[in-house]
Amino acid sequence: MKHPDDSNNDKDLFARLEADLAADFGGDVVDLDKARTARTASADADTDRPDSADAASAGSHPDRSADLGPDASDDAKPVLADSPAVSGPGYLDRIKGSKRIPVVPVWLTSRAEFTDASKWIGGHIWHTVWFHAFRSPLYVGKFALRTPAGFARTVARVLRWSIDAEGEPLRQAEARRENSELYLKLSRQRDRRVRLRVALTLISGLGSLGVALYLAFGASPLTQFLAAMLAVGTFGYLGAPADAPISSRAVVKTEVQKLTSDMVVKAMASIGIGQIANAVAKGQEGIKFVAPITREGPGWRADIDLPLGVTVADVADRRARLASALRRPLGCVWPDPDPNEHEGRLVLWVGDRDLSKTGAVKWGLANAKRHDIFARIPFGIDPRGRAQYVPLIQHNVLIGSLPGQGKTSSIRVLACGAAMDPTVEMWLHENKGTGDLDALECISHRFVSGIDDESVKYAADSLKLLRVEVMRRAAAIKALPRDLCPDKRITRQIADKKSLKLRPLLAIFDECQNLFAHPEYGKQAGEDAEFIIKLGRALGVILVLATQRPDKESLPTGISGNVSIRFCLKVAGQVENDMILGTSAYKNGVRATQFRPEIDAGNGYLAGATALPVVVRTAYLDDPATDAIAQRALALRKAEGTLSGHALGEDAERAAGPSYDLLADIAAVVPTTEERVWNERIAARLAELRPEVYAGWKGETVTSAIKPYGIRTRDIAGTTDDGTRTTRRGITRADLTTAITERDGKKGAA
Ligand SMILES: Nc1ncnc2c1ncn2[C@@H]1O[C@H](COP(=O)(O)OP(=O)(O)OP(=O)(O)O)[C@@H](O)[C@H]1O
Repeated sequence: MKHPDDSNNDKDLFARLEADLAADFGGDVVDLDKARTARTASADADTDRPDSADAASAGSHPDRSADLGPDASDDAKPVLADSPAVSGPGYLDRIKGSKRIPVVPVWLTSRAEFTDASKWIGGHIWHTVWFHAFRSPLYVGKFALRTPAGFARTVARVLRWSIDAEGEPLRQAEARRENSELYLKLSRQRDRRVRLRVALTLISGLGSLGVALYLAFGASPLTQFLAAMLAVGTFGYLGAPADAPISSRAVVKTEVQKLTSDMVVKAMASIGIGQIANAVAKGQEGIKFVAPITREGPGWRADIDLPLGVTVADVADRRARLASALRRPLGCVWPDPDPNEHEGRLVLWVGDRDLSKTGAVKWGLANAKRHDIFARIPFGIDPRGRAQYVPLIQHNVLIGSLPGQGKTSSIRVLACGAAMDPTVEMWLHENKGTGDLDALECISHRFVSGIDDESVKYAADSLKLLRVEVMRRAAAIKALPRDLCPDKRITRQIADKKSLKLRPLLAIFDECQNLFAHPEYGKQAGEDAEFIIKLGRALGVILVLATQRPDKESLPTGISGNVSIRFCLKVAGQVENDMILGTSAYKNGVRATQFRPEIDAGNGYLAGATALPVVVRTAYLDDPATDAIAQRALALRKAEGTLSGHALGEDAERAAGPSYDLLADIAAVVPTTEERVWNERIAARLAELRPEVYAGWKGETVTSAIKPYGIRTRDIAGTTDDGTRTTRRGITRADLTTAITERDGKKGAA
């Protein structure tokens, strides 16, 4: 049966077909009337068939049109995808989706890689020269000791040559064979040679003796010295035993075998993936190399298509077996996904050296005089030795791992990077109590180190203050003229205007599990942190959180779900992995569980800073290095007059927060007689009271600002300025009074 709308659908369909046919046949004119007649006839005929209705509707449904072949006008049945009539994406679509290989090799275009390689070569040459120069007295001694032997060998060789000793075995052989003719020929040749050679030897011997006597008794001391050196050098060299060269090796090269496709196929077949093993057993390859194995950085790169149904995660799961099969240390073997391709595309990178054996990575800013936080902070290197960076502006960072795997070290790197920009306000909280960030206390606006309740409360208070600060900034940014702040976010230009008080603010909470899991302050701290993470990014407030217990209690999901940059060092399992790196990270093969305890301290997956999650070995700053950087940062801040708060020894509570008391200000604008008041009215009155602080506040701003103090916002009936009765969000004066009393009581108790 035909649907009433079918006539319209038919028109659409024919319009589409008209376009398709025109495209397919180079714009040849088709008689549409004939086509319509044909289709009507066929549709009528189809009514007898049980599936005709479905077929017709499929043909008329706009979404199905893609399944129709060019001749679908005759019969609107779905066409199978493998029908020759369905050709798939056209040439243009395919080349649009293809990846272009860079014309100039990456190492030539990457200044960093080129500089790095040049540094290595320069360092290698310098080391070799210095190594041998240092040992030169030893080499002279060895030469001198070997000189007599060298002299004796030389004399023996000359004597053997002059008596034609090398022809003796041949003459003997001919004598034994009694070949007298040839023997006589050889003997005559020997006599001629010996006569000439003995004469030459005598002449040159006498000459040499004369030269030696002259050098010994007639030459200047310099000539004697040079001649002696030449003689010692030559005879010492000739006197060296074959197995004991004069010099030792300045560098021991780690010869690593070239990675061949054969090795990769064999290795992949032995890691317990059935499809590959079976294919290889049948003499096939099992995997497909989509590009030749190439040298990339200090290692080899193989781009591989895994068998159907096998994912990169399956290989990542078996990384240790793969390393064993390739006969390489675990830290050399890195199976990674290629997110620009399908789930079965594996990028296998096999390094020449184990990442954990790289030693302490030197920090890119170790000798810098200053840094701009709007540029990325050097963070470490990837297994291929390329520098990796973390952008802080517009971001928040979450770091997690088991204890002792390098969280604090990575935090130090970020803190020091930010410290090198004197405009950054540093709020540092280290709730482990080991003083890992103490070196930076001298430049901090707020600072705490401790695991006791008071220290945790200090950190919780910081989050409360930050929440208010975020709201202040939001209003301040909103009020800025559009030409100064077109994107409604902080820029270098805005941050540099001291009067705006919008400089970048870095707040670090190390061991934040002790804060978020705290029975008294944890819940509110979690809510505040979530609020800051969601809103603070564009406003120059950067939150960096590190935890050794990534679970729901210690790390609210609102936080883990909203951070933009994640760094995960060794963790125990999938749950912790995904808490830090984001949902499905483990499933996608991004697994920080693969790192080894202690050995891989400092190695982790960095996600969000680059298009793909990447393994990074962080730079390492020990205490003296951190101290030196902190002192440089202090000098910069002193010079620019940007030290504030704790660093100036100001009262922490006052220094930390805004210089106004929000609750007192609300109490001032809401008279005691006014039992209920709308938040929008409070906002307007606050703006009048202190325009420099509250300008731009709205009812919602007030709602968020009072929430940390436990004041409930409720629906309140009232009358608008134009006399209309309505209900809006507001508070009661009683709630305000209670909040003030509670707060002041706590302050008194402390
Ligand atoms: N990037 C690195 N390079 C080399 N070694 C490192 C690196 N990072 C950490 N380590 C080593 O790991 C040790 C522990 O590091 P760190 O104190 O940062 O770990 P943590 O995860 O903060 O520990 P905890 O959870 O106990 O606070 C360091 O003392 C150092 O020896």
